[in-house]
Amino acid sequence: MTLPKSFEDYTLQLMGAERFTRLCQALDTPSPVSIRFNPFKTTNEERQSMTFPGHDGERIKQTDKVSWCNEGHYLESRPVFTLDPLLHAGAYYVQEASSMFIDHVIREYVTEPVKMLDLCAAPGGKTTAVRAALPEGSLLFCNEPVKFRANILSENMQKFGHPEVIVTNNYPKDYARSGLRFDVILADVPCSGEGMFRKDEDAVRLWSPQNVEKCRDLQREIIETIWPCLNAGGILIYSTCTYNAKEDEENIAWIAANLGADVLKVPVEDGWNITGPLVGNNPVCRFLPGYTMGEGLFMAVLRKRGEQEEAKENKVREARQRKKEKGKQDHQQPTTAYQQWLKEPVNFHWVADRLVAMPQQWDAYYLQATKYLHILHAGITIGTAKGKDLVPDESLALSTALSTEAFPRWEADYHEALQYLHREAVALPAEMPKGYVLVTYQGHPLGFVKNLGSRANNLYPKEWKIKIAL
Ligand SMILES: C[S@@+](CC[C@H](N)C(=O)[O-])C[C@H]1O[C@@H](n2cnc3c(N)ncnc32)[C@H](O)[C@@H]1O
Repeated sequence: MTLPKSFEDYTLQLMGAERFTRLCQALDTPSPVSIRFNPFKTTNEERQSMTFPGHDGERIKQTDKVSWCNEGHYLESRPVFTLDPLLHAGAYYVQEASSMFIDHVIREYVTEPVKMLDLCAAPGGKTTAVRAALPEGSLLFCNEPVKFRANILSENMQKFGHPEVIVTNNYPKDYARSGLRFDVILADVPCSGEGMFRKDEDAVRLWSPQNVEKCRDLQREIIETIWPCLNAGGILIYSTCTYNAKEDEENIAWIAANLGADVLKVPVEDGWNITGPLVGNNPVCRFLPGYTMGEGLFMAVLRKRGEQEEAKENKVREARQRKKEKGKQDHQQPTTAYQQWLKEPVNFHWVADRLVAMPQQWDAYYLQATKYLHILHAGITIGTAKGKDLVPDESLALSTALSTEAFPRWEADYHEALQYLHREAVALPAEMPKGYVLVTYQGHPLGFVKNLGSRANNLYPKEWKIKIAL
């Protein structure tokens, strides 16, 4: 691979000849392909036996497990993922292996339920991994400021299906104004992308020393802006997919010194071949191709210093706010059968003509967020009002909170499932009851159709339609 000359000079100096040579050799080999199973939607047996559609009808098999993430697996080659209904059902997520390290970090440092923010979250690779690793009873906000990327994040989080998630389309300054406070913040900041050189030709083309400096400045601005949203004693997880120390070690040292934080060591196994700091002594983690099987990644964990009193005051303030919001809610409870569509008790809210269900314990946070943030998805979208009817939403079909008895089900075969995801008409058996029917593939919900008897209207979202011709 031809690399920019000034990148080579700087990186050789930073890493030393041995590491740099190994990195360059690895960049001339293909990227490993890996996926991470959704533990809320798959059983052990499914995970062990799952294969993936290849070209010409062959099936692609799993090879090794990703050492630092229980649900992560490498594949023998790249499948045609779009042609796998199980991907669209949220049974797994396609993610390069190094990024799955977030699973290990969360399990190591988050052992109690928390409120967490993933600030730079699209398309949702780390967010879905975080949601799988967080203790149950945690609430996860995930955010992306770029609109079209935020929509992809929202789609991926709905497919993942966990109800204790709020997806927003905001800048860090909007969060700073919101008064919302978090125990854990992940900042997977926009960066110069050197770690993606092998996967993304644009990353090489757009690279320049000036861009590295611009990224460094933006990263500091992002962290400084979001810092007040982190409780004292809370954890900031900082990551990039770049190698240079300006965006990595130097920024960690800057955050620790200027904002007041301690850098925490993440225990790792020797066999994982993770590289430590290349500058200074802070205990940071680097994934270098040639050493670890995946792309380039940098990750560090910091604990915010400061009086725990501040955290206590925040808790009291939040409890007060919750009480205030609760008083306002009672009139919003619906009286209808829609409640039976879900397994657990929730609070319902109309957002224009859409009915949103929020797990009860998070209702106050949701209401506070609605005042300051642009919410794209929260909890479970139950459906859209159409006259007296409520048309069930795709988010409900994909949610792990959906009650299994709520709708009649139609199990599609492989070809029918692809036709459904392509938004084509599907033919239901004559004995299928009229009304809304849940379409499943290998038992996994894909979405709804409305069965009119003579035909069935396909309710799969237009924007999510698979684009490959069948
Ligand atoms: C490295 S990517 C995130 C990848 C994601 N965490 C994942 O694992 O799938 C960084 C994201 O930050 C977003 N971003 C850009 N400017 C930002 C800003 N000022 N504040 C927060 N996020 C920003 C980018 O649009 C991009 O989606």
